[in-house]
Amino acid sequence: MTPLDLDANATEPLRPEARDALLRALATGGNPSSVHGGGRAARRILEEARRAVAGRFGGEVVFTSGGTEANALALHALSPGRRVLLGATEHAAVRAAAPQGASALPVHGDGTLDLAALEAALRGGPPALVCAMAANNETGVLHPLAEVAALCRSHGALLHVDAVQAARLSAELPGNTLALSGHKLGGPPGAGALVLRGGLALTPLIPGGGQEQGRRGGTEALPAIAGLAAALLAPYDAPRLASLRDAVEAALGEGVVIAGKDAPRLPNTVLAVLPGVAAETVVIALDLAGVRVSAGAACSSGKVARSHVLEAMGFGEDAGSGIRLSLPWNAPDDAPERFRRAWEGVRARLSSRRPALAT
Ligand SMILES: Cc1ncc(COP(=O)(O)O)c(C=O)c1O
Repeated sequence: MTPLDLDANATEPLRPEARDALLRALATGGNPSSVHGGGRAARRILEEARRAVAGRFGGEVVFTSGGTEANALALHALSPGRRVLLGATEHAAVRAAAPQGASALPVHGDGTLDLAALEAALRGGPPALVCAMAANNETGVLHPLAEVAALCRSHGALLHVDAVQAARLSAELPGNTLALSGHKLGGPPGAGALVLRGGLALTPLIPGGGQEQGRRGGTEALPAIAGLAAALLAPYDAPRLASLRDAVEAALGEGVVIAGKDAPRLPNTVLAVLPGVAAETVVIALDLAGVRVSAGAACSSGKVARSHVLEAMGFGEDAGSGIRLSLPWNAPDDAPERFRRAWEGVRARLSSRRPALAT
């Protein structure tokens, strides 16, 4: 039996619409910068993809190699001369790109940004750049972005939104800039985008041959970009995923804490904290039982990593005990039942070591 994929937040399976668009762009070939007919055909595909992304979010679109580069470009271009304030649960792509001296803003126990702390930080001082992710990749928790944006506006701050995990939600996403990633939408890896609103000037992170109106050097990865746009436009059945997600949560049973359960969340994501259990043990045991999930935090060299997201949410000792279950766009109807069967076996083995997990 094929393994059950519950790791969509790592990468979504390729959508057929994206595969078709990718193959069409590959077949067309050509470099969008060439002036001959082949180049013009490639440019048409590129500009069509740009219009698709701009049509969804407004503003101008700079294509990048992925979400990490889109976030790095935003920080590179917008942070000079500004204080950088970032949520404590931001992705490593944002944290690592932030300049030294950037301040981390606390989140509440449910993972949402502490607006009072944001307002206090914004008051006084030089103009700020605030980085707030739309949806957290570990918990799926959605920040109150409308309120964050209003506070930024009233204090003259710029807002950068890492929308990598939330770009398919219908809710309007505020922000002067938005970072997107193709493979998190069901497009191929290799393309992302930075959306710029309000005519912001942008110094390139990667200088080069003037591509992307001088904002990002390097020949555009046309097949991946065409796939990104097609994946963004493909239908996403959030209510169906939310009901599968609820059933997966119910299958987890007693003794498991769902991080951010009462906050608004992505429809497909559960971060299950198993107090006293190392997440990697569970990830490996579930893999052997045919279910693919992730530890909330990545591990390195076999060491149990602690999740900075769970730490910021106050999980303390249990910050290394989160497993993330994230349903892909094409999750089968029997995903909760298949998960339940695998989980029962894993849980039985764990509970011999940790009785609180016994049902
Ligand atoms: C919230 C968030 N931001 C940024 C990234 C980086 O995106 P990419 O893999 O396209 O570089 C990820 C990937 O895990 C993510 O989840």
